[in-house]
Order: sequence, then C-alpha cells, then structure tokens
Amino acid sequence: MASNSTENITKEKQFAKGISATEPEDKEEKKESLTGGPPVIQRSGSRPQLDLSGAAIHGNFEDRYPTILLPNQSDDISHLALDIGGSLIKLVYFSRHAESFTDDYRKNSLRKKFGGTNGNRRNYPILGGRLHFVKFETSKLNECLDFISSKQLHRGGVDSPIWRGNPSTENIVIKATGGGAFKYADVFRERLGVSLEKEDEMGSLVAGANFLLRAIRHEAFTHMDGQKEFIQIDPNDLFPYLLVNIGSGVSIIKVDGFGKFQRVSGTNVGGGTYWGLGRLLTKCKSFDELLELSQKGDNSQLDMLVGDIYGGLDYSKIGLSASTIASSFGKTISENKELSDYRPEDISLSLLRMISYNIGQISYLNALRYGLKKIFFGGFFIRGHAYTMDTISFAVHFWSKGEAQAMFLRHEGFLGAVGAFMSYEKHGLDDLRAHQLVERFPMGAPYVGGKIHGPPLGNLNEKISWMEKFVQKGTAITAPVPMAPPGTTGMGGFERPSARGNILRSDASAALNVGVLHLVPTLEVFPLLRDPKIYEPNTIDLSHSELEYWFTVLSEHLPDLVDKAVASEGGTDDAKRRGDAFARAFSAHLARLMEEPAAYGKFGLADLLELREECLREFQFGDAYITIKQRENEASLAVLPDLLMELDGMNEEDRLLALIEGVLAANIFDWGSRACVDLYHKGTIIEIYRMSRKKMQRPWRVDDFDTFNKKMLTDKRQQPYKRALLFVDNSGADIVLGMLPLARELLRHGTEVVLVANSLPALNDVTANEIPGIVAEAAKHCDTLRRAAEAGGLLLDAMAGIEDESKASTVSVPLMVVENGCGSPCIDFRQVSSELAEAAKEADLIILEGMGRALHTNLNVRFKCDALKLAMIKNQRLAEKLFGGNIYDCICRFEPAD
Ligand SMILES: Nc1ncnc2c1ncn2[C@@H]1O[C@H](COP(=O)(O)OP(=O)(O)O)[C@@H](O)[C@H]1O
Ligand SMILES: CC(C)(COP(=O)(O)O)[C@@H](O)C(=O)NCCC(=O)O
Ligand SMILES: [Mn+2]
Repeated sequence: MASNSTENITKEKQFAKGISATEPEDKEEKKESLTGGPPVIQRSGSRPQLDLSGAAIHGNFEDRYPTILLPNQSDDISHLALDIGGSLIKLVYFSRHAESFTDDYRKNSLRKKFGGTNGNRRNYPILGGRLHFVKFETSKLNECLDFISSKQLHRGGVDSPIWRGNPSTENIVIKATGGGAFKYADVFRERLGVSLEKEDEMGSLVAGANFLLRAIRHEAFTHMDGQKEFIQIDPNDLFPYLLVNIGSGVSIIKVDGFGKFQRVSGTNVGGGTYWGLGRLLTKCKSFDELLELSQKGDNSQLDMLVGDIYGGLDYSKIGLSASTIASSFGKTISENKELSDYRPEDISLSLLRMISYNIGQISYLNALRYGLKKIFFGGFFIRGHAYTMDTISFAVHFWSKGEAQAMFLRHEGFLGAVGAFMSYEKHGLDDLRAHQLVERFPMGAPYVGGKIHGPPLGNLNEKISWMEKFVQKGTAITAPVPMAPPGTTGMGGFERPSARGNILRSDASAALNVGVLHLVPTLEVFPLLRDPKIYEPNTIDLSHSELEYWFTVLSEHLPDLVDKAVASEGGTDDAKRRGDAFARAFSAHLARLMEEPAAYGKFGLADLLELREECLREFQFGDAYITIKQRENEASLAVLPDLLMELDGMNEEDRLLALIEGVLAANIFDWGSRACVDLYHKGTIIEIYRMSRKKMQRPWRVDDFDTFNKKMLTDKRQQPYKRALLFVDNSGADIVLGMLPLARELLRHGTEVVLVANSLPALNDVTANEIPGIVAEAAKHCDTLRRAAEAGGLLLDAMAGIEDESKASTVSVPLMVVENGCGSPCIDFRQVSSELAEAAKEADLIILEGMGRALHTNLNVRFKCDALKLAMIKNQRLAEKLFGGNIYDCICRFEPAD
C-alpha cells in the first residue's frame, strides 16, 4: 500500500469533506485542486454543471473558505423564491457547491468505456444542490429580510461563486407569490435592492403540489385515528384531484393537469380564523401556544353534543352518537357563564375542532360536486398536528361514507413557495424525478424543550456551540415532533385528544416534518431491478416491534463510534468537540424517531444507518474508520500471496467453494456489529480470519452453492458470464481476502468484473476511490489482476517496469471500479450513480455482499439477471428473525434470472 495509501487517505478525507456539509455555509476548502494539489474527487452525484473554465481562487489562499471566481459563468439563475402570505412568509432556497472539475484516472477510463452520458435529456443543465425550506411570521418581515441578507440568498448565497464577481444587486429579480409579493414589493427593493416578480398564487400552489406529489417519495399520507400512513402516488395517475390549501383563508382548487386548474371554492373560515379568534378568546401569545393548549382541552365544556339534547342518548336513527357535536360552542348559550369561566384549553379545542371539521366537510362537498376521490390538504394551519388531520379526515370519511380520501402533504405550507421556485425555468427542476432527490435531516435549527432558540443554525461552529450549551445545561434535546394522536369515537363524534402530557414541538424552520432536499441530477434507478415500481429496499419493516431494538443497538454503539471518529481526526480538542456534538445530534434524532417513527417520512433500517453516517458528515467526520481500514488492508495484503498460492493449488470446483467460503468468512470484519467488535479484542485480524474460515461448515444457513457452481462450471468452453457486478462491502480481509480473489476467478473465466463500492465512507466499508490503491498492491502478486486492472484503466502505468513476457500477451478482460452513489452500509437501488447504471447495462451477474446490502436491504429483491447474495449474519436477532438461525450463520443465496 505504502505510497498509494497515504495519497488515498488524503484524497479520501478531502473527498468526504467536500460533501460533508449539510448547510451551504459548511463547505470545505477547494483550493488544493485549483492550485494543482492532489485531485479532489467529488461524489459524482452532486457534480454541478457550471462553467468552471478560468476558475480561480479569489481572495486569500489561507482562507478557510476561499471564494472562487467563475468568470465564465454567465448563468443568472436566482436561488430563492418566496410566498408571502397573510400569516407566514415561506422561503424556498437553493444552495449548491462550487466544486472543482479535476478528475481522476479511474473516472476518465470509465468514461471511455461506458461513454459519458448521465441520463439528462435537457438542453440546459440542471444543477446539483440542496433545496431548503424556511418560514417566518409575516409580522416579522424584518427577521426574514435579515435572514435573506445574512445568507445573501438574493444573490445566490454567501458562498455563491457568481455574486462576488458582481456585487451589484441591480437587475436581481426574485420570484414571489402570495399577497405580500404586492404589498411588500417596495420594502424588498429598499432593503435588498431586488425586485419581486409576481407569480400567481393559485398557479404556484398547484405547481408546487404537482411537483411535490410527483417527485418526492412519500410526500402524501393519510391520517386516521392517530395513524399516519404514507401513500405511494403513481406520477402517471395523479389527476384529477382536489387541492385544499388551508392558510389564513382556504382555497379549494380542482386540479386536472399541469397548469390546468380552477379555484372552485373556498372559505373565509380558515387558519387565520382559528388563530385570530383563539387569540382573542384565550390571550395566547403564539399560534403554537394555542395549539398546545388544545391538547389539554375538553370540547364538551363548550360544544353542545347530541347527548346534551337527547338526554345522554344517541340519535341512532340518523346515525349520530351522543358524543357527536350538534352545535359548536352551543353549550355556552344555556349556561350563565362569562368567558373567564371557561378554560382556555377547552376553548382552543372547540375552536380547532369546529374549523377543521368545517373545512373537511366543505372540501368533501366540493369533491362530490366534481366527482373527485382524492383530496390533498396543504397550508400551515395543519402544521403536522394530529388532531387537526384526524378531524379533517374524519369529516371527509364520514360524509363520503368512505368513498373519498383526505391526504396530507409533508411540505404542507410550502406549496406556493415551491411553485414559485419552479417557475424559474432555467432550473429545469420540474423535470426532476424521485430518484434524483435525496432528503436529509440536518440539525438545522436550535430547539430545546419544544421551543425554537434563534434562527436556523448557519455553520458548523454555531451548531457545535449550540449543542454544547445545552449539554452543559443538561437539557434534553429532541428534534420537534407532531403531537400525540387524539382519541376519536365513531359516528361523527370526537372525544378530546388523549392528553399524554406531550408538549407541542416547535416547528422551527424546516424541521417539522420536512428535511433539506438534495438534488442529485445524476442519480438513476438501477436498470437491472426486475420490478422497480414495487421496489422496497428494506427487508424488515421498522415501524413495528423492531424499532425499539434497532434504536437500542445504535444507541449502545454510539460511544465506540465517537471514539473512533475522534481518533480518526487525531484526537484533537476540536475533534472531541465535534464528536460530542455528533453524539448529541444523533441521539436527538433517535429520540425524535422514538416518539414519532414517521417524523421523517417512511423510515427503514437502511435510512437509520444512513442517518448516522450523514450525522457524522454533518459534523465533518470524513472517515471515522480510516485508521482501522488502513491497518486491516495492510495486514490482509500481507497474507494475500499465500492465499492465492493455496487457491491455485486446488482443482476448479474446490477452488470456487473455497472462494465463496472465503468471502463469507471475511465478512466477519464488520465494525458496525457489536458482537464482532467484542470479538476483535480476542485476536489479531489474521487470527480471527483463520478462526472464521475454520468454522465454516456446510450446509450454510442458506446454501445455494451447488446451483451457482453448476452455472459456473458446466460448460467449460463457454464463458459463464459476460460481466459481473460485485457489490463489495468492508475494507481489509473482506475486500482483500474475500472479494478480490473471487473477482480474479471470474476474470479467469473470461468475465469482465466491475467492483461496485461506496461513493462515501460508511463504517469500515471500502470506498470506490480506495480500491485502485488496494488493487495495485494486490496486482504486485498476481498477473491476472494486474492485466485486468490495467485493461480496466485502474492502474496508471502497470506495465512500466514489468519485464516478463505477459507484457506482450493478449489483452485481458477488464477489472473496473465504479462508485455506487451511496454513503451508507446499505444500498437503495432506486438511487444509484450514473456510472453504476451504465456499467449495469451489460451485466449478467450481480453479487451482493454483506449484511447491509444483501440482508438488511435487497434480500427479497429480484433482478433481471442472475444474482448471488453472500453474507455472514453478525447479529443474533436478525439471524433468528430472517432465517431461524444463529449469529455467524452464513447466507449464500443464488437466484437465477429465470
Ligand atoms: N407559527 C405560526 N404563526 C402563525 N400562524 C401559524 C403558525 N404556524 C401555523 N400557523 C397557521 O397557519 C396559518 C397560515 O398558513 P399559511 O399556509 O402560511 O397561509 P398564508 O399564506 O395565508 O400565510 C395561520 O393562519 C395559522 O393558522
Ligand atoms: C451496519 C451493518 C449492516 C454492516 O454490516 P456489513 O454490511 O458490513 O456486513 C451491520 O454491522 C449491522 O447491522 N450492525 C448492527 C447490528 C449489531 O450491532 O449487531
Ligand atoms: Mn459493511
């Protein structure tokens, strides 16, 4: 490894840092690549398509965040859109990386092999970056202007490569919708020097809803009796639908297609009514306070129920139970009481119930009027509040006798702002598909005790300081969650919400139930999925009993992970601070999910494992296991020649078995498994590897080796496979002693081999840009690997200095490496890199290795070609649950294409 490995680490760290930030401000230095230092390899997924010719550092090279000037970038795309409503201002803004365009040898040679397509069909480029969602109260317009100004959003963001070249705000036009686009146009001109270009409000709501419903997976959900269920919308079967936007007032819009809609109705009894009347009647100081009060309320103190009129009886003849509300607030007329005699809690609940139910009912009548079955509700009145959604759903369900369905949107109040954003034609965002959008949940704003503390957190240091402040105070940090579900009764009646004493969490900026949307235009659906429409990566449904177990596993693993992460960055005070903040942040996410499993949309184990990696990246840990990975690579490479010699002494059939056994045995090196980490205290890497091999006993828990063997060896004259994609897992023994020798065997059979590895580090997984270094070392001991690696463009000058006759011999089938587009121990085949999608086109064998990729995800997924799934199960519970087996059992599942 020697010389190569050092360079790899440097590269790797830079690589990870380059994309580690989840806020635009957190971006890392780019200077080395621009000043001729080692290339910074970027995740291809977020490669922007700016004109970088003539790019140069603008400012001081010593700056931590040097500005980059792009003289030839003429694009004047704005990055901000606004919806200025009667109650709230909604902002959608875009941030992007000004990444370097340096490239590496591996990518260049791949491009030659597979061509340079990335699947974009547009005649103008769309940019990779992030969409953020933020809101302010309209009465606090100044705060909003300060926020825009501090982040320079009107000029494309503080880090924008464009605006620093042209500091004037003249001619900057920002798309805006809502009445405030008219009312406050002058204020924006005076304060920011920008003009607002007005977009029609209804058109924006519809454009936003159409985009979100088609592009975001699990955007829509139902909410009945406290149960949230995500709905998979078929993008080709969306229209017609009824859109009900509950803002200050309510708009009811019939939507028939893109740009085809009609505002068919509305009501002036809306969100403003609840908040306005509630404020007068209860003296609450904020909307959230009013909503929170309702949780402890009992509406029967003010509402006249059927039972009040019928002497406690149901009016069953027309289907009304005694608890049905006959007249909202009706009870107050027969009592000789003053306003002050009523509890604010009860008033708030009666009001909330009255308004929600009324809107649900009017919506249903309009759906009936136009024969529509789907009703989507948006607007910030809903505020992810369980009781509100249940009441609306109940009204729709009750009056339609179950024929119509109320659905809610996760980006509820941002429809108009998203629509206005979409109207910047040059973004081309309306063309984005679900697989090009990745949602992340960074620690975006400081919350504690359910209250927002200050504006969304800007940079890493602010985030860490905030975490520290509350760590010192010993205050529990939990990200915000919607409230507990209410209790409902049948037949049109509602009981008061089950008051579990939960506080209403703050919905500070974006973090109520939406995250930051990463736009990754180069991601694609894996073309070899047999049925992409029904693809579900997660094997186990986390929403039930499994949830608690996995949360415990991950919480218990946290101290060890923090140790490794801090050590990976030299154990400095800065690393310790970040490590601590990482642990707090990840625990806060876990706590939030424990309280509300659907808080981040549909969430499986793969998402949970990825969230952990994202959190590390958020606190700028580029590669927590780098030292371990290196040490294990070196130890394994040292014994590789002996292993290869041993294998070469065997006959073909024994060798194939030994190779598969070797892959399974070496998969024991998994620093994400508690049991394995405990094991590592008991011996050296090589000792553990030997022990693991010795314990291999067939039949394995799932053992399809014989079928695979038959397919490989039956016809000796024929090449069994043309191209195999090997999805590799861990560093060290796993790749060096397991997957590489298997790759070598396939190459000997004339099969082209593509090693598919992570784009970003995750646990001790090997990454795509680490592999060429490893292969180069291995190739020193093996001609097959050397020639194949050279043919695949992995070795820069493999032939140089090699004197044997093989130099002149025939060209080998190639060994290639592609990145998978992921930074997780699992893989979601709906979102893979374009280079993997391209490589897959000619593949007829897939080998998925490891627990993350072959068991937690994809175990039950079928492919269009033959698939071999290989893993050692390093978790007792999983072994029992999936296979009725035990920890360290092995899985060798072969699934022929037909
Ligand atoms: N923090 C908040 N402050 C004020 N109103 C809020 C808040 N959160 C939710 N709401 C509710 O959302 C409504 C505004 O919804 P929104 O969709 O933003 O409409 P608009 O565009 O009319 O401002 C308010 O009338 C109120 O009922
Ligand atoms: C994160 C992992 C999926 C990685 O496994 P791999 O894909 O490397 O085989 C696995 O280590 C895991 O599920 N760990 C948590 C369970 C445990 O500690 O037992
Ligand atoms: Mn792994």
